[in-house]
Amino acid sequence: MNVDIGNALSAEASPGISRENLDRLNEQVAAAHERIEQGITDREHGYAALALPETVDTDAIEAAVEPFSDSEAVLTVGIGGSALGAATIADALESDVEAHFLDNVDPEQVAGLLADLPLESTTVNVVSRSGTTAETLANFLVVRDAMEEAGVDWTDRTFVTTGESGPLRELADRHDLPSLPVPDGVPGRFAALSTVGLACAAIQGHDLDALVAGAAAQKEQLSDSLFESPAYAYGAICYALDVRGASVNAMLPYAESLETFAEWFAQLWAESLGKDGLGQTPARALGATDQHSQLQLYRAGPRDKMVTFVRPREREDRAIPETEFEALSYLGGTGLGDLLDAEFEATEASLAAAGRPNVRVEIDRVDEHGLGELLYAMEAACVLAGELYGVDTFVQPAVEWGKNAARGLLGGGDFPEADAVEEKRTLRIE
Ligand SMILES: O=P(O)(O)OC[C@H]1O[C@H](O)[C@H](O)[C@@H](O)[C@@H]1O
Repeated sequence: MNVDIGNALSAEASPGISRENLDRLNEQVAAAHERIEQGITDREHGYAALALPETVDTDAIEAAVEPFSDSEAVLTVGIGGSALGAATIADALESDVEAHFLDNVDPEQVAGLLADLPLESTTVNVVSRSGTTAETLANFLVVRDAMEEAGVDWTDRTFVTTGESGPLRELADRHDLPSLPVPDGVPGRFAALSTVGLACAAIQGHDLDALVAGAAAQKEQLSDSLFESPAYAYGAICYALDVRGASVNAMLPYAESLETFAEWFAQLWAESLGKDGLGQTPARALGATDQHSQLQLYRAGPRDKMVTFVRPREREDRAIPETEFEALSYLGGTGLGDLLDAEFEATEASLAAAGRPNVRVEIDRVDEHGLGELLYAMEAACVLAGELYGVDTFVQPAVEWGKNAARGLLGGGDFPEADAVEEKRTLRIE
C-alpha cells in the first residue's frame, strides 16, 4: 500500500501544506507515535485495536463458526461498527455464501429481505458489543420470529458476537448459542479485524490470515516518521488539510467493491474525530459514478474539501468489444478496467489542475491482504489524527445521547435526554 500526498502540497493546491510545515508536522507525528505505541503495548482502551494483528485468534473464529459451514447465506444483524466492518469485507470479496445485513429497522426492508432469504440454510450472525442496541435487538427478535414461523430452529442457525455481559450475552447463554466475545478495549468502529468483523468473513470462507497479514504489514510500518508510514502520512495530511480549511474529506474509491469501505470510513472518521467542535466531515462517493454527479462541486465549489482516491493497482479486466461505430472506436479493444483507470487518472489530474487538494491511496488489489492493509491503515490514520487534534478518539457521547433519547421515548428506561423531544421548537409550514 502507498499514499501519495504530492497533490496536497501548497505548491500544488489550496488549501495545501508546505514542505517546511510538513517537516514540523512530522515532529508532532513522532510525539503522537510514542503515545500510540505505549497505548498498543499497554492494550489501552481503543489503542488495543491497533494490536489486533497480534492478538486476534483466527483459528478460534474459524472453529467457532464451523457448525455453519453449510450456510447458503449469512445474515448479519448489527449496526454501526458491528455491521460496517463485516459489510466492507463481504462487499469487497467474492464468495459463494451470500452476505446480507440488517443494520436498519425499516420494516419494509426487513420484511422484504426475510421473505427472500432461504432461512433454513441462512446463518444469523448477531453482533453487538454492548448487547443493548435497540435496533439490533429488535431486528433479531423479528428474525427469530420469522425463523420460527418458517419451521426453522433458530437456535441451530444463530451465532452471537457480544461482550461479557448484557442482554445479548444472557440470551446466548440461555439458549447455549455458539458465540465469540468482543475483544476488550476495541470500540466497534475499530473492530473490523476482530471477532466482530471476521466471523462473517469466516462463514463466507474468506482467508482470515491473509486479512490479518495485510493489517500486520501496515502495523510494521508505523514509525515516528510520516514519511515511512502510509497510514500516518494519510492521517497527518488529513489533519493538516482540515486545519487549513479542508473540513470535508470526500472518500472516492475507484472500485465498486470498495463502495462499502467508504461507508465504513465515514463512521470511523466521523465518530472518532467529531468532538469539541473539531473533526473533518467524511463524504461518501464512488468512482467513476460520482464523477458525473459530485465532481463539479469538488473541483469548482468552496475550497473546503479534500478528495481521497483509493484504487487497486490491479484488477481483472473485461474487454470492450470492437465496434463499427467510428465515434466509439477509441473504446474498442481496451477494457472496462482501462477505462476506469483512465477516468481515475483524469479526475485526479483535473482536481490537481484546479489546485484542489487530493491524496491517492493505492493497494495492490482488492483481496484479503489489500483489504487488511487498507482497514488497518485507515484505523491507524484515524488514531493518529485523533492525537493531533487532541480529542478522545475512542468515545462517542453524542451518539450515546441520541440512543438514550430514543430508548427513553420507547419507555425503555428513565432517560432525561428524551425530554428534548418535548422541548423541540416547531415552526411548521404547510
Ligand atoms: O455494537 P453495539 O454496542 O450494538 O453498538 C453499535 C453502534 O452503536 C452506536 O451507534 C455507537 O456509536 C457505534 O460506535 C456502535 O458501533
